[in-house]
Amino acid sequence: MAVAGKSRSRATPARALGAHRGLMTEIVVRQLGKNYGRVAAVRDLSFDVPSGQITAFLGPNGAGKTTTLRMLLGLVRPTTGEALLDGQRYEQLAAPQRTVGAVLEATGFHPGRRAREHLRIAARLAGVGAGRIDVVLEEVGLTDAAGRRVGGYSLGMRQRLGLATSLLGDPAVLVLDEPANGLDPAGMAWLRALLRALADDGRTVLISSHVLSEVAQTVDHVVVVHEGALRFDGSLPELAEGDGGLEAAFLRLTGAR
Ligand SMILES: Nc1ncnc2c1ncn2[C@@H]1O[C@H](COP(=O)(O)OP(=O)(O)OP(=O)(O)O)[C@@H](O)[C@H]1O
Repeated sequence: MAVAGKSRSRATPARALGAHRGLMTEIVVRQLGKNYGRVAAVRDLSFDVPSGQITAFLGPNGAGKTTTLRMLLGLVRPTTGEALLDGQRYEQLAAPQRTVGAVLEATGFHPGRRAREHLRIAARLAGVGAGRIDVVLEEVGLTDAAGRRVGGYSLGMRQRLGLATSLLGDPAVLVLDEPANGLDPAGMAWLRALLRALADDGRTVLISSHVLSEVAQTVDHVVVVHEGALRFDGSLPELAEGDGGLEAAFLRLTGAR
């Protein structure tokens, strides 16, 4: 698989998260399919997500992205095929929290709970030491807001708290559904630097989006789906080849004019 040249922004190093443990945990999706009644949400989907890179999982609304991520995380049973982490299905993993951290939606927080309290509960449930809480708060820039109730958080702050929660187990794989949602330009730049540092540490980073321009500056590898099926799997420069550049290519692949 071709790999795009990386723009290495190291403004926000992930060193505080601890060096990766030398794991080369990749995501492998093979002939994955999911039917909801007559709706084929995902159809015969196969692709790999390599470690040490940031991969964008792109497609318009309803393309099947969330369904695919939910199958990868053991939340939905595939109709056909499989999605593997480190060669195993999610439910087979011996230490799921240390293997994969995920943010599927940043809205599920108890509004009356303070961020630190939320992380304390999440750490206990995940079997992670409380020492990680300050590390991840620092990493996502929420240290000063950790004592505030989450109900008063902006969407961008909730995204950061979701990310902090996903990092508690210092996972080798990160799966983020629309992580740029709610972030202002400074927040986007911060997220880009954080994801780059995590990938440079050898982690596997998969982010979904329905807006190519949101992730074009961030990613190395691109997987495009439309109507549940694979439309492109390659590097960002490969996607940009042809008339009109990136945005035109994305629109062509996803059936828009
Ligand atoms: N639980 C469900 N029951 C029935 N249909 C579903 C269910 N979940 C998803 N679908 C359908 O499957 C298709 C794919 O949905 P999915 O949420 O995976 O798309 P998506 O690419 O994540 O979209 P978005 O960008 O809008 O989040 C859609 O047609 C959706 O209506």
